[in-house]
Amino acid sequence: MKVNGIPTRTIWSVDHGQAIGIIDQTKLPFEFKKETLRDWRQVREAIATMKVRGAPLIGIAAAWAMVLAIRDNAQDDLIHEVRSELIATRPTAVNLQWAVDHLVKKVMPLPAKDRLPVAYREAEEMTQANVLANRAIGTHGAKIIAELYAKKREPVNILTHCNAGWLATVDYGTALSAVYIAFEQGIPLHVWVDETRPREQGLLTAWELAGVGIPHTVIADNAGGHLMQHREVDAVIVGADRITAIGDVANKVGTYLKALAAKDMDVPFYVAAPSSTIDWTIQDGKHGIEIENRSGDELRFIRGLDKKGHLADIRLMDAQTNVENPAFDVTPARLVTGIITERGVCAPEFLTRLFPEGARKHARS
Ligand SMILES: CSC[C@@H](O)[C@@H](O)C(=O)COP(=O)(O)O
Repeated sequence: MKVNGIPTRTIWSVDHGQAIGIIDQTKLPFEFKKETLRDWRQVREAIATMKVRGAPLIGIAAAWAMVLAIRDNAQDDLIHEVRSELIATRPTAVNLQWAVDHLVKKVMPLPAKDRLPVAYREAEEMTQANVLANRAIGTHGAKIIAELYAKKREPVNILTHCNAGWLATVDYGTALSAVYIAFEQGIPLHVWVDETRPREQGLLTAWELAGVGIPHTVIADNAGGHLMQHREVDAVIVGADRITAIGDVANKVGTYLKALAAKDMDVPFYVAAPSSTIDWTIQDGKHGIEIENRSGDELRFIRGLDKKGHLADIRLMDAQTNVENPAFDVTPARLVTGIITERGVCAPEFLTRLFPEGARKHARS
């Protein structure tokens, strides 16, 4: 994708895999700053501190971290150690584990001296494949938006939570890919953007949508139910960090509440994600998916601009106040209308039909 002629890429290889380039998303939407990471530990840090974020993007970033680690030391024990350290950074998004394991599986059978070029090639391929998958997700999702428009003949109101746009992937995004492609096709639409406390990923969504001129409105996280009751939402489309074999969905905390309200009001609730987000080894999301608990400081402070226009963390409560900060929640499959993947859209119970190879993995697990 391009915005004002500039490619919307979130990650790129520098000097043929000697380093990787990223956008520091902790500074957005206020400052657009690129950064070059030259060592796998810097990439691990960028994932942990959410300079790069979004399930598909952290998977690809972790794959590039493996390339940098193998460049420095391609021995078995080092590869296993780096693998574990990377996976531990963000435990809910399965794309991270998927990407690292895919790469490790390809290089381990080779002698250490031959591992680097293969690791590099695999990371490149996964990066390109993510772009193609997201574009395909967008094409399938745009059909849903087109159908809503055909019924309504007025701008379609989509509600989204968190940021599942190009910033959360290599390009295009997942939920927002559908919005971008529908908009490209000339379908009139408007997006309700959940603010997404505590890290305000909704502001990234608003920034992305503003970049291409898509009408949107930021709302407090608690406003969605009210808007649905008053028929102001035609569909909810969100991304996912992990989907189980039966279609339970882990996504940014607050997603479950939106799904409950959507069910009550008969608003279709869609989840857009590439197949690398499906964890075929798990059925029950509520018990099987580890939910990342992040630092309480994410609640105690809020980031914004101070009166002088400098980026600052403003304290909202003192250090003694008890806080709990689960970063994700699980929406049960029964609340999900459809899952939009690169292969098409299906009801959660038909995921295994859309991905027979996943069904085989599920049977073996
Ligand atoms: C295409 S991104 C889908 C999800 O990863 C997204 O909705 C989300 O929950 C991101 O969480 P984050 O904590 O910002 O990495």
